[in-house]
Amino acid sequence: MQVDIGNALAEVATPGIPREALDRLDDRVAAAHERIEAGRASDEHGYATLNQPANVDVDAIQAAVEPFDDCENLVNVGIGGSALGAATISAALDSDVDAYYLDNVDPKWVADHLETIDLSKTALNVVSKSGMTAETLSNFLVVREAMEAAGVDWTERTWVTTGPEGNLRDLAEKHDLPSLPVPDGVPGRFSVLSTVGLAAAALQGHDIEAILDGARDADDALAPSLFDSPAYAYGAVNYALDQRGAGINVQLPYAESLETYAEWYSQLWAESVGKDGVGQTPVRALGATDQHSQLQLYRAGPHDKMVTFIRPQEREDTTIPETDLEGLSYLGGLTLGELIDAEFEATEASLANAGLPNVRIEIDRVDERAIGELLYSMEAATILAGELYNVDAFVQPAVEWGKKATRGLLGGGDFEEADEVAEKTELTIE
Ligand SMILES: O=P(O)(O)OC[C@H]1O[C@H](O)[C@H](O)[C@@H](O)[C@@H]1O
Repeated sequence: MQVDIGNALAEVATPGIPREALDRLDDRVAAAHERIEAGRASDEHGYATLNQPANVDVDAIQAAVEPFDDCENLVNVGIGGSALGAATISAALDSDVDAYYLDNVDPKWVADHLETIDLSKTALNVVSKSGMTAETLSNFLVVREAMEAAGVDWTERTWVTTGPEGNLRDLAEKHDLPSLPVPDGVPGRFSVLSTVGLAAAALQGHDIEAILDGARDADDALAPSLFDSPAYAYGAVNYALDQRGAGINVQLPYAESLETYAEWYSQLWAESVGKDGVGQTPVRALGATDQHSQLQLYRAGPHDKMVTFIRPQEREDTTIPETDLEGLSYLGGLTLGELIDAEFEATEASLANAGLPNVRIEIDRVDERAIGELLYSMEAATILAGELYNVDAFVQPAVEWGKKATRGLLGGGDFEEADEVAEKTELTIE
């Protein structure tokens, strides 16, 4: 993986980072790296994430999914960190097993899925680190009922991935379901390279050793200087640009198969560094589609953004047929890959020309190894950024208010601020 930060420098961009500022920041990167390595050495909460590629029990994962090797579909019931990492891998890599990620509790959407999926040929993975998340447990109960209604023995088609305690663990024990543990010290949004993200990948027939090899390559590339480490360069540049006014970071992958990656990154970054009044806002976009939608704002709107371009260097390609239509002859004989690459480079140049900072991330191709490398690198970038922002990257206390409010509204627990929720609903315009 390569990270090119040239277009984020002050000579090109406004806001941009002066070269001397980058040099000064590098001292902080070195100190942060030392702190991260110390955390890793003692498997400290959060820092243990970066030890996952060395610690994953691949045999246990393979054994857990082996009973489902006849399945045609995977239904993953989980939300946030218990969905987005696995969904990113599923979206990136082709498989004969179709994967469905039931994270949301939109009733029509869930019902539509259950109508179309053949539940008798489905493996159901129920994933929750806490084992307590309302959306996940509710969706599980709905899927279970649908399986029963279809005459499917759900206990034969289900495994759970969860922590040592909680409703889901109790359920697994009560019904003697196969289960995988969520590793200690790894927050949900950092858990893609563990049982949480890799079991789904194994079920879909992906080479999880290759994913971990890519992650190990990224681990080997961590170094005490941002100039020697692509992952740290990315985390440090995001932080430095945010400090200079680029409070928004647009993720712009030029590959449909990486669209879900932008969702995964957004949770990873937002929940990790968004606290104590700081944090850069991730925005999800897609190239080339959003060139015809949001690009106007990026180029000509307020200079409060940076753009992260992401692309594979190699991809399967399709030739654009020749045509005798005048005006279209320049396309004939080209490939769609050449076209999207030209769009990528033109858009990158267009933003740089307008003084907007942008960073280019290139992976070799969308395969297991490159995905492992990318995901691990972004975890390391985020952990580094947490150090630079001086926040605890491994907690998400702000999420709790809404969770408690939901439970309070449903009568599922005390919620002192209940009146505040009611007040907020009083202004209704019809
Ligand atoms: O895995 P679970 O415990 O079900 O949690 C799922 C998600 O719930 C919360 O909203 C947290 O903010 C997320 O970080 C987490 O990934």
